[in-house]
Amino acid sequence: MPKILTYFSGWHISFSSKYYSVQKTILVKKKTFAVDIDGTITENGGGRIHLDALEALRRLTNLGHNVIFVTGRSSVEGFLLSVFGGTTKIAVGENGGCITLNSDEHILLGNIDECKIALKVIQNNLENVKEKSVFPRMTEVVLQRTFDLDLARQILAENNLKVELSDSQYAYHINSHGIDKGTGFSEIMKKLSISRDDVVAIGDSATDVPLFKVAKTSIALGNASEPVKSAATITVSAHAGDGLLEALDKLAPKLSEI
Ligand SMILES: O=C(O)COP(=O)(O)O
Ligand SMILES: [Mg+2]
Repeated sequence: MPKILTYFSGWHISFSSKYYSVQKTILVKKKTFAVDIDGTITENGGGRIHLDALEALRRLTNLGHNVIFVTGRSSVEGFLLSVFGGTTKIAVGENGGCITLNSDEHILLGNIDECKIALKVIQNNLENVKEKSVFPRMTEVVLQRTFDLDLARQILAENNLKVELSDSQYAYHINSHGIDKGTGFSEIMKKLSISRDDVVAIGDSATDVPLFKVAKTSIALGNASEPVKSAATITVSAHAGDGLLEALDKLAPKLSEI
C-alpha cells in the first residue's frame, strides 16, 4: 500500500480516539485540492485512472478536505469522475471555461462563438488544424496537436483576435480571452469562500500554471516540463498517478503548516 494511504488512514483512526479534538485542531486544517486529470491522476499515458491515486483523493475527501477536479476535459467528465470517484461534487472543465455543479447546473464562463471564429481564422491560414473528437463543449474549441502553436498565436494576433490558445499535452485549447484554469477555479473559490492559503493545486502541464498561481501551494509532477516545474512551489519526481501519490506523501506531514 502506498505510504500516503497508511499515513492518512492513521489520522483517520486517531479521530475516533480520545485525542480526537487535539488531533483535529493540530493536524487537520481543511484544505482544497485543485487537481488536474490527464497526466495527474491517470496512469502514465492512456487516460486510465490510477486507482491508488483516486483512492488517496477519496480519503482526503472523507477526512473533510475538498478535492476538486480542474481539467481540460469537459466539466461533465470531471463532475462524473467526482461522483464515481467519491470526491467533492463540483468540477471545473473546458480548461476553466465551464463549472459543473450538478446535472442541470453549469456556469459558463467562456463564449464558444468567439473560439469558433478563432478556429476558422487559424484554419484559413495553417494546414492540418483539426478539431479533436471530444465530449461536447459549451465554451471552448479543442484541437489536435498537429500544428505550430506559436505560428497560430501570431496569426490570431495579426487578426486582432483576443483568445487564449494553450497546450495541455493532450490537446490544444481555444478559450475566450481571460479564461484559464486559474480564473475558472477562482470562481469556485469565491463561491465556496476558499482562501488562496488553503489551496493546493496539482498538475502536469502549461494549462495548470494559471491554477498554480491562485494557490499558495502548487505541485508539478515529474512528467511536467521544466517551465511548468519552475512555476510550482513543490515538484516531485514520479509521473502522473504515481507522482500524485508522491506529492501527497510529501505534503502529509506539512498539511497543518501550509
Ligand atoms: O486537454 C485535455 O483534454 C487534458 O486535460 P487535463 O487538463 O485534465 O490534463
Ligand atoms: Mg494534465
